[in-house]
Amino acid sequence: MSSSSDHKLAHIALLPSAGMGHLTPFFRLAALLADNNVKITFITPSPTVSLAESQTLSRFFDSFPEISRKQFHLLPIDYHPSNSEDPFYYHMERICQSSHLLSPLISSLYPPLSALITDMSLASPAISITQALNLPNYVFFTSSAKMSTLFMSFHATIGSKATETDEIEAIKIPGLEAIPRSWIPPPLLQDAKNLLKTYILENGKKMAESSGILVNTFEGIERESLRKLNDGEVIKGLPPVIAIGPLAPCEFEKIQPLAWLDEQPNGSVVYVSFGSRTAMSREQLRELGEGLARSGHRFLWLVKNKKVDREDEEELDQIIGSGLIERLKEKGLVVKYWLNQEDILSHPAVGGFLSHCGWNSVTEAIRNGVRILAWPQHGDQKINADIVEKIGLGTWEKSWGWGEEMVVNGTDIAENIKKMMGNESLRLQAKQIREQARTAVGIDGSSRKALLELIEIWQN
Ligand SMILES: O=c1ccn([C@@H]2O[C@H](COP(=O)(O)OP(=O)(O)O[C@H]3O[C@H](CO)[C@@H](O)[C@H](O)[C@H]3O)[C@@H](O)[C@H]2O)c(=O)[nH]1
Repeated sequence: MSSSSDHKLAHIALLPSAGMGHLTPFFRLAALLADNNVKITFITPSPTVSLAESQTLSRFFDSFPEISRKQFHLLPIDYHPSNSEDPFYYHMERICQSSHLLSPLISSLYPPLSALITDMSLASPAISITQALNLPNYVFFTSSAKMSTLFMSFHATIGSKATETDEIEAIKIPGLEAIPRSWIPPPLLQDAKNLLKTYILENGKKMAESSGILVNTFEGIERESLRKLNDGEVIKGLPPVIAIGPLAPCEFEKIQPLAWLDEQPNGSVVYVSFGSRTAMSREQLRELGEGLARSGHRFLWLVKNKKVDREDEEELDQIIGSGLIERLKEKGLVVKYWLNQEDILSHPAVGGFLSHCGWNSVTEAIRNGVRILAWPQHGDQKINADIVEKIGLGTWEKSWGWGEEMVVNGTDIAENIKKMMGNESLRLQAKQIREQARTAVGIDGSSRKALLELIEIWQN
């Protein structure tokens, strides 16, 4: 039932896509908007790929009864992925193929929407639908602003050169320094179309027709990229690119405190995690275990053996080997289940983060002032690692390549962990960047002001 006061509020629907890396920032944005008196409808494509998504969705709606849930039932898909294709990209494709169902769904919402906010991976179908409905459409880009420049320029740069990609050494994006070939996800350099390539080509191009692009970043770390995007130096005629981050985690994300961390000295623990959907080979996991054991540091290691959590069934000693597991127990804790990363990064015992540089992990490390040893695995992660290195938040050993490209040996990993944990200037810089992040989202901060201005536009 609606009350007359509903009509004074902006009513925004949010449409996330697949995977925790995309869903989590949508939760956080929804919570922030609801906290600022915006009426929210959260559209949930179902089913989800991972258990983590469905479990977190339940907890999210339990915690925010004022946020309406609208289920978006996905159709079976007319596409057969190759074995190498990522189940999360495949699911995004399924959402796209069901997108004609969105039009009646959106039209049925009451009060009528002020705007729709869509994940970048759904920009192309969603913007076509909202254009037909004459409804403003904002894209929420869940990675860095720098990555958005590659995403949106791709169709006009290497994406347009079907057969010559072998000759490309670097992508020159107007206004930005060249992006080396080795930083570009390999599927984007293949001649044949694949899901990642198609998704960037189509969505990146269409984003220019949106009403605005929201990015979970802030001026302090990406001032130049944001300025150039907004000055038309990257692409002419883009809608406003608005930095609204770093978004804060919600209370409901907390799971349980980890007693083990309480027993460790301040700043002594290296936290090791590669996000929600990166599986390492068994061989690489064992080398990583060796590296942690040899580093001499305490550590908390979240192991993932399969991309999709539902399939991750093997026991730790089968994966890592019981001998190594015993050695690792001397200094660290190894777990193979979902822990809330924010609980870990905010714990005073944590002094460094060995991370794949998924953008949520980077922004969470920033919010908590934790330095990073970057080990990008796929996708946007080398672009993000470059930001981490440039702002002085962390180090990046570029010779390690992409995940699965090679097996990095334990001795190398140990050396790099020691370097990162011994680097005092990174530690201090991480604390400074944390303060800049707090300022950006605090009263009169750039991200906060930008969000409030947007809400005012929606209300009018
Ligand atoms: O045990 C875990 C594992 C993950 N997380 C959380 O899950 C999210 C993971 O996101 P992210 O760090 O961005 O990594 P991915 O899951 O790999 O995210 C995907 O989506 C990101 C945003 O678009 C991209 O930057 C990444 O490259 C892409 O792989 C973060 O909020 C973490 O805090 C936990 O809380 N506990």
